[in-house]
Amino acid sequence: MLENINPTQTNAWKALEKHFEEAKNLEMKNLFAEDADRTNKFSVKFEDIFVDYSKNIITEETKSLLIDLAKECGLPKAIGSMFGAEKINQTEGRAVLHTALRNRSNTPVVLDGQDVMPDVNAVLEQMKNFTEKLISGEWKGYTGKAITDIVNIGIGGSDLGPVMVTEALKPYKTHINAHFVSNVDGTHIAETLKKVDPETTLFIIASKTFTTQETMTNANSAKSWFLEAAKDEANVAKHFVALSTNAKSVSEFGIATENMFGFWDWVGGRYSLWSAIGLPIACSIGFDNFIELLEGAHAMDKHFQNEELESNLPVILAMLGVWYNNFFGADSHSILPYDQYMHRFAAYFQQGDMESNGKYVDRGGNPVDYQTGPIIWGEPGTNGQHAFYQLIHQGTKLIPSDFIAPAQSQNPIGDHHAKLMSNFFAQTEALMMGKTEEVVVAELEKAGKSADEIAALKNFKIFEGNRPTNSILVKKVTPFTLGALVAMYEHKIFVQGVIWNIFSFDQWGVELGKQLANQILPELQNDETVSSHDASTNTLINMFKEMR
Ligand SMILES: O=P(O)(O)OC[C@H]1O[C@@H](O)[C@H](O)[C@@H](O)[C@@H]1O
Repeated sequence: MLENINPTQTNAWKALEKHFEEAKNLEMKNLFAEDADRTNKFSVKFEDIFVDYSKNIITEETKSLLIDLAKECGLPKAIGSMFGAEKINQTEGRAVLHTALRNRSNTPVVLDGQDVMPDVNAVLEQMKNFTEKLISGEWKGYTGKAITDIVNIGIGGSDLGPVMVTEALKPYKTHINAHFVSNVDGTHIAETLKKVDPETTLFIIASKTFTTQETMTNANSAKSWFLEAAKDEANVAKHFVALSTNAKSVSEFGIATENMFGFWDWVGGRYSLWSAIGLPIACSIGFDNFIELLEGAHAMDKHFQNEELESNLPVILAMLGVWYNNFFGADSHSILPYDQYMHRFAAYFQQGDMESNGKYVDRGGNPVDYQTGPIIWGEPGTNGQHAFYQLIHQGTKLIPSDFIAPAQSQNPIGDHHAKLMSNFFAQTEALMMGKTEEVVVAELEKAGKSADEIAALKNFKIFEGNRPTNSILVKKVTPFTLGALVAMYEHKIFVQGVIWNIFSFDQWGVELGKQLANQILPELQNDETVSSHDASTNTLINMFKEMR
């Protein structure tokens, strides 16, 4: 079990507070000037991933105190507890075993006296058979035609992972086209159905609980649309499969048990792309590539489990995050992939991180008196540069950022990649080095500006610099590397949850809105004036009724 340790009461935290009083004035460029070996000291190479974290406001002392904090907060034991199948998702009484889904060494993972690996392997085998039949065209639709399109209907963890990965690995795409419907807004399903043909489309209904309002609504609409063409209910079996832990509701929906791909309550929704929820990924990039994705994640799992904390990637990234979040007061963290295919990566980790660590109650059940999970955001470079980087460079907020880029492009056209990468390198350099008054004035003089003009302009053109970044350079975004990257961020989130003394694997905070929506829905189904809510909500509902 995870211990209940208030991080702010540890010796390491107190030492960090003291250390921060000096460290907050450190200038990274001076640290580089003083130590030629800095990048060597503050970087890790793992497989085809190179993480340079030297552009952070840290010294060796900072790092060592952060590692002390991790130890004092019981991190090594917590890692053992997660991999050891202890029920560390305490508020739901569940183990946290997404690592078993990609346990390619197939060593037993024993939960409640039973090895879960035979079940994991059986579902993988089922996924393999299905994927191969679908891709080869052996699986036929109700008119005897092969399937060309899949539509995944799911939301949150049953959508974001598969979307992110199928986009990131598009260069590995088979001929199967993958579509994703998540939003209950009828537009999402309507626009998707315009693109597909009922004879050649397979719907994947993805829902861990099989009760989620959005997914069930979209699934029923898809079924009605399909039956308008296919008529006979018996045809549903050829065009609908389910990914779920809830066999009963799946069969009530009309999907045959043999077309259900199961997983277990020890797989959290936002950690489920490695499970049956990954079926659309396997259909989209082929089963062998899906296995490569699992292999990459497994390699990172082993690194996380076995590597010393000092050179352990998820631990380092997590502790740097704690440093900025809790000592510098940074309230957000941006993820900036310089890879167009990774355009949903930040969105994916918005759920991964914010649903895991957006909590104010500690493991003892009491409100925390320190900051927990940051706001996660980001867009691909270079688009972000022309949009929000202004604030990262010259805003009043400190925004630690992860820059991610592949050395090899999947589309080496002309000098596109060199240009992209020149921006990747330039941005982190600019964020650290800034631009001094001296340089600004010299540039303005060179441009022929008068002394008055220079005085009026110069402050706007100065960059303070000293803005921290991590650079994550990968050889190429392959299934293996992407798997490792995703697992790296997953474990980073876990480490931070351990430090912040919160439960990272539940999500009670999403329930209240769902409950209220369920109360409001019937009120929208008649024309009566509503008065049961607060004045604002009543007015809005009544206005809606008038306007519709
Ligand atoms: O897969 P399900 O059961 O339909 O749930 C989808 C999502 O539902 C949301 O309510 C949860 O916050 C997410 O964690 C979850 O991924």
